[in-house]
Amino acid sequence: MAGKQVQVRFCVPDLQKERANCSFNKEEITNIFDGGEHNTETRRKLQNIIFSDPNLQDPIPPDYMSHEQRYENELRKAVYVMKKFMTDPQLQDIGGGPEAIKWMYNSILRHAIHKDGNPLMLHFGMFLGAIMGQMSEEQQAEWLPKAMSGEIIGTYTQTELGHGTFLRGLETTATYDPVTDEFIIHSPTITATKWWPGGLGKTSSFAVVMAQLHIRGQNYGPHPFVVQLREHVTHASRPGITVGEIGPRLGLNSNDNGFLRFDNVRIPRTNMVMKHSKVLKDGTYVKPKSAKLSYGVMVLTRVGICYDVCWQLMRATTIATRYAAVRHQSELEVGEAEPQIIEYQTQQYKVLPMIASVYAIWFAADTLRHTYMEVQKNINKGSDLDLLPELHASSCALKALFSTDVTDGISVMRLGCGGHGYLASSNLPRIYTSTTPSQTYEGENTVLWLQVARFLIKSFREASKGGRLQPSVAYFKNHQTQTRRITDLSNSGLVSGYERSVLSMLEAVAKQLQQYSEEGMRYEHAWNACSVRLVNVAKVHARYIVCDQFVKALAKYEGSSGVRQIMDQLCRLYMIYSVTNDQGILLKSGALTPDQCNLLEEELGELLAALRPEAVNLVDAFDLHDEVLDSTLGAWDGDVYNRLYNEAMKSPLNKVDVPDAYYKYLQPLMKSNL
Ligand SMILES: CCCCCCCCCCCCCCCCCCCCCC(=O)SCCNC(=O)CCNC(=O)[C@H](O)C(C)(C)COP(=O)(O)OP(=O)(O)OC[C@H]1O[C@@H](n2cnc3c(N)ncnc32)[C@H](O)[C@@H]1OP(=O)(O)O
Ligand SMILES: Cc1cc2nc3c(=O)[nH]c(=O)nc-3n(C[C@H](O)[C@H](O)[C@H](O)COP(=O)(O)OP(=O)(O)OC[C@H]3O[C@@H](n4cnc5c(N)ncnc54)[C@H](O)[C@@H]3O)c2cc1C
Repeated sequence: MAGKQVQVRFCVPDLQKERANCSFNKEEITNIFDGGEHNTETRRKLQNIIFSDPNLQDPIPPDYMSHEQRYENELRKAVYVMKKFMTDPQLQDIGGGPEAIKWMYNSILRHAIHKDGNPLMLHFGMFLGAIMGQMSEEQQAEWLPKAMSGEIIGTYTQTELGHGTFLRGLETTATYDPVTDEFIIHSPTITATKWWPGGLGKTSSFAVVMAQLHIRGQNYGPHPFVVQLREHVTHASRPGITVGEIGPRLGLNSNDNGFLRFDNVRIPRTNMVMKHSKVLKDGTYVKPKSAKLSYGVMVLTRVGICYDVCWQLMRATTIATRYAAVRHQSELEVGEAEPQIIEYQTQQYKVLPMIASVYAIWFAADTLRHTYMEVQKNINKGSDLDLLPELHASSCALKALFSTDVTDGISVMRLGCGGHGYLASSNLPRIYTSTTPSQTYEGENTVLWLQVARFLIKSFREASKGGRLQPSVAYFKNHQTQTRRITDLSNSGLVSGYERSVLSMLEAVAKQLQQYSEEGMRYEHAWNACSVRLVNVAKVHARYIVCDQFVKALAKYEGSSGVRQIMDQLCRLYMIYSVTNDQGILLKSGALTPDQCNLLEEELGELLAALRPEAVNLVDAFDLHDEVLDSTLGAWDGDVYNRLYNEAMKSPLNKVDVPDAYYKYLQPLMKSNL
């Protein structure tokens, strides 16, 4: 036959049936999540290169490796990728070398190469982030080429044994010595020991170190400094530096998270990271436009985490949905063949809202990314920083919401796969353990919710005075004249229900704060006494943002009618799933009535049935390569049972019929009881 060759791929009959009738163009959805057709092409090209390279395969499944072997294996692959990408002529058309590496580590492919963390993750994420976002142009010219080429490897060291959340409480000091034009970096106490940074233990030769800046006895607060930790070539830790790894963790065990102590280590003054604040040779301190600009790397990483957890949810939903179409269990009707488990409404309720969540997260993350870029542009132009509070509050809200939703969602996907979901070979355990720390790192979630609440209360008071409001709280305007009850249950009606609930909750908590103050309680204590309520209102506001963004993204969508229709259904599902989960809140605020909640629950059941036939097509449209899924239950062909069996054969315990441990322990026991 002349013309284009169509590759026929094997898949089990259940999946063939699911894929036979698809009502929408899958490629169009793939392009949405890649950020356009061109990016889809680039990603596929990159994955063809990396997945066909035997050097990027693991010699044995990492679960059977020791702690040291895992670290060595991931470091080997990370360095191989750097070298390969620097020289491979196939990569020149995507910018070649460093650009291609950055591209890959800023995509879902990062999870395919590294199974349990990457010792260079902090180098590519926060170390480069600090250089590009926090250094002056001259400093960037010095440091960026070295970091990009791998001449130096760095990390971001902020957290200490004694303090992670409370940055103002950090104890590491950077004291300026005008005589030598140097800073002296010192860890005065055991609790000042830097603790946790990824890649710090054995990998990094440099670090951005957050330390309290002292000049002539005055403390100017935490600032970033670049410090060399290890010698060039020998990699031995430098004089005055004590550095090592902190030991096994719940997940990400190949990241060599480390500890670090300084004993009066001297660095040149110009190693202070000086885009925003500066120290001049005579010891003059030049203030930044906002004291919080030195927290910028954290804000960038919070935006990145929103995307990162979304990729993890794509992986987990793809695995659980395909498995649900292949797995048959129990009976719907007595005597009939066992149905695919996806026929059970409760199973649909596990997977379909999580597929819808992928879209919801994606659209909200995209808006957040644009806000980030806008603020960054303004900072670089030297214009005003009006949008900084908005960016801070939204990045805290979405990082906290998505890391929680996705961690919980992955857990539901595992439960949805029954016993097999508990197996390492399903990959669900590792997807879970590498996602759950996102609830803690880059700002512990409760702490971030309280930052959001602070912004909400401030904005609420501003609204009461008729003051200016930031975009995400523009709906606070006119709140005093609004009735609480919504009358229409359309998507925009439900968004409005969330708005009214936030306002009602804020009104109540603001009143309680006021009452405590009037009773003579200091504001900080009143705040603490209301903090459970404050966290709750912050969560509802975050859900409002995501619902609102989903509806707005669809209103702007200009693609085909098939994709439009399926996305409308997914959006509706997300809205009703969220509202019915939050119905206690919406009922209490008076936004909804019990009858309206019943109507929504009925519609939820109808939507699950309507979307059920497209479930597999929807996850296929994420276009995740089998290497990205790395799962016996989620592979494209659905050949679940053969894969499970073959993976079990790889257990080292199966190398021999009777293991040595039997002769050492069991045989003597069994013999003595014969
Ligand atoms: C476009 C790009 C996107 C790309 C997209 C492409 C996709 C790319 C995907 C690539 C993969 C992704 C990577 C995944 C892997 C990640 C690995 C990560 C490893 C983990 C690393 C770490 O884990 S690293 C350590 C993190 N450690 C924290 O996270 C400490 C939390 N702790 C605090 O962050 C502060 O301690 C805390 C609480 C604020 C109080 O700070 P504080 O006490 O100084 O401040 P106060 O509370 O007194 O607040 C005073 C006023 O400052 C305001 N404000 C406070 N912060 C502000 C701020 N940042 N910006 C503006 N304003 C701010 C506030 O709103 C108040 O404003 P106002 O007065 O007007 O109300
Ligand atoms: C896998 C992983 C990787 C990490 N990588 C890095 C890294 O590369 N670089 C780095 O610098 N750090 C890193 N960290 C550290 C991380 O950023 C901190 O653990 C995090 O910011 C939380 O701080 P903490 O551990 O001090 O927790 P704490 O602040 O001690 O939190 C403990 C409890 O106290 C509560 N709490 C604390 N303050 C308040 C408050 N004001 N109001 C109400 N409740 C409060 C919290 O909600 C929480 O329940 C990493 C951590 C992990 C787990």
